[in-house]
Amino acid sequence: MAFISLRNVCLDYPLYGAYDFSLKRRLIGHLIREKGETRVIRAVDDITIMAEAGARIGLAGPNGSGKSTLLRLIAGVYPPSSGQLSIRGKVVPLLGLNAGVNLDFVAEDNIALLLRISGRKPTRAVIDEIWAFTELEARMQRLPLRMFSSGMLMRVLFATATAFPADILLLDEWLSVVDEQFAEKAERRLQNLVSQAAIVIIASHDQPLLRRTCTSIIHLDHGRIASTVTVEQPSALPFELREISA
Ligand SMILES: Nc1ncnc2c1ncn2[C@@H]1O[C@H](COP(=O)(O)OP(=O)(O)OP(=O)(O)O)[C@@H](O)[C@H]1O
Repeated sequence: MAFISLRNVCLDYPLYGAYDFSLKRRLIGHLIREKGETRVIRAVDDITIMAEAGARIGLAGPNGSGKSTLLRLIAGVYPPSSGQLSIRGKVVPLLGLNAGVNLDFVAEDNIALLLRISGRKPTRAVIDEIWAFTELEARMQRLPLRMFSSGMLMRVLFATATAFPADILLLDEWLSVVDEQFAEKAERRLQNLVSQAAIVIIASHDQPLLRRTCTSIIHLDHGRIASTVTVEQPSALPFELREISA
């Protein structure tokens, strides 16, 4: 059974390049320890969240409040700086789609690579199914991704990321997917994935979208939970994931 447990989790980003690293400064720095010097940004601050199968959690909050970082923690992109994090279930993160991609590799090698990263076997049949979803010309499979337009690239990455069902689905904003015809198709595929997933977490600035799709909405502020709102009656309508961009 899928579950997510975060107990007092914090994540600090190191602040590279934000200081004066000159030789003089370093030598003096050894002699004079400056008090209160911060070398990190605490992006997630003492977060405790428990979620079981059936949970549909919305993450809301202003720019920089820690929504994306929290999703990346749950996806395992970053380890927590402190606190305990425990996840059970296959996580499919639809965050920045091009993580793990090498633009110099041909399209089908990238698909195989992404499948391996997510623990799937890249069989010919699986790659062909993914390629068919993109509706791109067959010859393009053997071209480096560097030669693809941004819309074409998005098709390949989206088709690959959504090829398998998830126990835990993480969505960071709705992906602005190219032309209308593909956007509709992508939305149907995503709705299918959402309805099959045991736990879904969506970070968004679109409050109506969160109220339509979530059982609870967590409001973040400066990396902390400012409030948690239980949504009374999640809509009986199918998920409508089209989102107004921030
Ligand atoms: N790679 C990074 N290195 C250093 N600091 C970062 C990094 N990524 C994010 N931050 C900082 O962490 C904090 C939280 O950022 P995060 O992207 O998680 O916020 P967000 O709520 O998703 O914002 P938005 O709504 O704008 O997408 C911000 O202060 C941001 O400047």
